[in-house]
Amino acid sequence: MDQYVIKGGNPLVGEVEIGGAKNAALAILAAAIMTDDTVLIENLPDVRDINVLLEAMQQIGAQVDRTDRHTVKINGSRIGDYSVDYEYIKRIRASYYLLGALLGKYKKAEVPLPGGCNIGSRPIDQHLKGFRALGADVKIEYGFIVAEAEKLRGSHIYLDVVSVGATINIMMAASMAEGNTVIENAAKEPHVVDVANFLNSMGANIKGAGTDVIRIRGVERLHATEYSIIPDQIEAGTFMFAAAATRGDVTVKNVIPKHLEAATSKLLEIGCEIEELDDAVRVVCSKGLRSTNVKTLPYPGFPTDMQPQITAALALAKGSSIVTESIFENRFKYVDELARMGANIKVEGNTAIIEGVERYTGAQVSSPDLRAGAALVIAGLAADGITVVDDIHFIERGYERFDEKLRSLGAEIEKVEDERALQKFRLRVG
Ligand SMILES: CC(=O)N[C@H]1[C@@H](OP(=O)(O)OP(=O)(O)OC[C@H]2O[C@@H](n3ccc(=O)[nH]c3=O)[C@H](O)[C@@H]2O)O[C@H](CO)[C@@H](O)[C@@H]1O
Ligand SMILES: C=C(OP(=O)(O)O)C(=O)O
Repeated sequence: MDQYVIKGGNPLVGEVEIGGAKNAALAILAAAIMTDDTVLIENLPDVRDINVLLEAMQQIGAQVDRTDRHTVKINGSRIGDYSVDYEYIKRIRASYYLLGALLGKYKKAEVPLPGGCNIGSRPIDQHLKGFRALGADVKIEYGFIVAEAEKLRGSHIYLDVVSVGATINIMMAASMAEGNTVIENAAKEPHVVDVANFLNSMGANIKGAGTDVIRIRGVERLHATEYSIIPDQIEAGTFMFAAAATRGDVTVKNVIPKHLEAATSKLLEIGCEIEELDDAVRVVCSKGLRSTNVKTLPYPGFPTDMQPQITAALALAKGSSIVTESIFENRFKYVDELARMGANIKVEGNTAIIEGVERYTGAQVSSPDLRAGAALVIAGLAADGITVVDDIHFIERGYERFDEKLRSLGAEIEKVEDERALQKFRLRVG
């Protein structure tokens, strides 16, 4: 099993290029099969979740032509199967987007209940409520969600919780329904806007994405497009909090600074300096960090997908910080691993109470999920001594060439495959 081995203590310094947003890309890839024309998608991140979704799309008959690591051409004209294999679905959450896409185009979809990170109970009742409101008959049978309709008809849908997945899924299906749909209490995340822009570039008629009311006028068909995915705000935030934890000076390039405001506000509060450029943000954290409080919320609030990474930095801040996780109930599993590195964090329900410590010390730790794994890497980069992070397949779900990008910022980190490689690293770094 691959591991990351890290010799901590080097401040991260330099520039790092941020890739396309995984969570936008997953939905956009699924939506690409909604036309029979060929769609070209650029700035695709080369990460495991994307590759699994592309395989699932090929399994149902989509033609996928990866022209390079970050560009793909998709043609959905030969899709002959509306039932997606459990083999793919259990490995990723976003497989549920194939439901909205297939239902919109073919009025029929069978997709197993999705997997993804084990960060809470993750119901999909709001997705199904939306599909039913559009006129689909939706059943759960033998572990599959089966959705069918003679016709989809526009409807007025109020989401009981702000859900990124439900907003996007309903938006996709409604794009090819008859008549008008209104989604109220919609999610406003940048990737919701990106998916709406993508669908509109294929001829959909979606207005209001980025606000909490989205209006969709259904169209009969969608057509070819060429589209470039927005930068990944979570990957960018991860490098920014890594800069803070290591007292570094990092410029994240190819970002949309507006999407990073929750992160930059917190970095300013804890004593870092921020310089915002047109498509880059520089984070300088030369002094000791100060404590602060954080509560995760839907966009524009602080993202739950950045909660573990800021916690890893706050564990090194002077004083007490409180981090409240209000989206997923099981997203503090990494705290025990941070404790093994010397962090002083107590979890009570959905709150982590952090007493800052002077330093982490290296240890062997295990990633419980994607962002938690990234947080453990951040702690390892800041720690005295050597840290070994196990179960990095979770990290590889969402970070492209993570070790390589960190090395370009001066980190001593390597991906190792076996005990021999680990020993070699230890001997080399001393
Ligand atoms: C592939 C992808 O894009 N994943 C992201 C997406 O997940 P995902 O789309 O699964 O998350 P949601 O925004 O749907 O979940 C938000 C909250 O709503 C609840 N809920 C959601 C749907 C539903 O039908 N019923 C319900 O109760 C969830 O349990 C959670 O408490 O948004 C999350 C919140 O920003 C991110 O952490 C994930 O990285
Ligand atoms: C939780 C995440 O992904 P998923 O919803 O696919 O599990 C994430 O991207 O942090």
